[in-house]
This record gives sequence, structure tokens and C-alpha cells, in this order.
Amino acid sequence: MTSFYSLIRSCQTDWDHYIQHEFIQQLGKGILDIACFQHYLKQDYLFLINFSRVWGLAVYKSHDITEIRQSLNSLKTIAEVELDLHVEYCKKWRITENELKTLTEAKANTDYTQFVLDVGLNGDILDLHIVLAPCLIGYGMIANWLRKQHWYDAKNNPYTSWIKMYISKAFQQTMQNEIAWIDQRLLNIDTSRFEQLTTIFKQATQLEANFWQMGLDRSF
Ligand SMILES: Cc1ncc(CN)c(N)n1
Repeated sequence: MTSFYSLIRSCQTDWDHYIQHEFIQQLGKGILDIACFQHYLKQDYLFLINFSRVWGLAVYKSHDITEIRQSLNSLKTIAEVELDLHVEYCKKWRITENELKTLTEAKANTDYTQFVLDVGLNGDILDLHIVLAPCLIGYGMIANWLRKQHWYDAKNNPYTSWIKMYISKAFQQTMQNEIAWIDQRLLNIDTSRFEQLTTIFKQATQLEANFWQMGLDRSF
């Protein structure tokens, strides 16, 4: 049976590279250079703004009022809650709001958001959810993977607060709801449609891994 996990299996090597990326391993061990994490956080502010635009697109692409409300809810959560939390979180890492507003967008960031927006504009609501899946579901799975590692020492790790956001019940529940939504839509698709979706999923997964690499290299 085709399910969300079939998408992962279709690009297992890329998926593992993303979930277990060097950036994540160093973060989990608490040895990631703070400058790399700060660079990542700054770029992620720009990413979240673009990400909220994509949910706006999902509102437009929705089939019915239930889907409209669902997408609107995601848009509101990012624009009204997550972005404010991100700005506050950045302050703890000595990144000012002014700095966030005057950032230059890194290539890995532009490439990723451009791809997501292109898929969103040209595809349907299912394409949109699939292109966003490595982002939404991937971070929850990264947090779960980190939790399973023996070297995760929560007390002495400066990045524990970041990991906790994605281990949280609220985030894990959102992730499970998204997996269920996708599973439902994958039930009745044919092989060629599934192949289209695997191409989108694989590319988005690679672009997420590039985002980690951008953080690690502090590149623009
Ligand atoms: C680049 C990226 N990907 C995913 C997430 C988690 N929604 C994020 N904050 N930033």
C-alpha cells in the first residue's frame, strides 16, 4: 500500500542524509559552532516568511472549506505565532530584530523556497503538501532521531531548547496529522502520479539537506 513512508523509501539515501546531516549530528552532540547555528537561525527567519506565503498559496489551491481552514490555520500559526517566537528565540542567541530585517538571503535558501513556490504555483494541493513534507515532517523525525542517540546529553547541550521545540507534543501531533492527511490522499493514486510525487519529495529533501550545509559552511 502506498503511504507517506513509501515516499521516504523512494529516496532513502537522500532522506537519511538530511535527517542525520553533519549539522544535526554536531547540534545533537552540543559541539556545533555557535556562529553556524546563528547563521542558520537568521536564514530560517527568511525561510519562515516564505513558508507562510506557501500556505497562503495552499489556501487558494484548497478544494473545499475544510482544506481552506486547515491551510489558513497553518498560515496564521506561522505568521502570528511561529515568527514572533523565532524573533524572541533569536534574541537569546544575540541576534537582534533589526539584524533579521536587513539580512541577505543565502542561495540555498532562495533555491529551496523558489522550488517550493514553483511546485505550489504549478501543482495542486497534494503537490504542495508533498513539497512541504520534508520541512514539516522531517523536523519532527530529526528530533526523534536525535532523542534515540546515546550522545544526546540534554543538560549540557546549548541546543536542547531547539530540539525540545520539535520533540514537543504539539509539534509531534501536527506531524502525525500531516502524515495522516498525506496517507489518505495517497490511497487512490496511480503509479505515474506516485512517481511525480517522489520526484518532488526527493528534490525538497535534497534542498533541506543543502540548507543544513549552508548553516555548517555559513555560506551565502
Ligand atoms: C529550513 C527549514 N525547514 C523546516 C523547518 C521546520 N518547519 C524550518 N523551521 N526551517
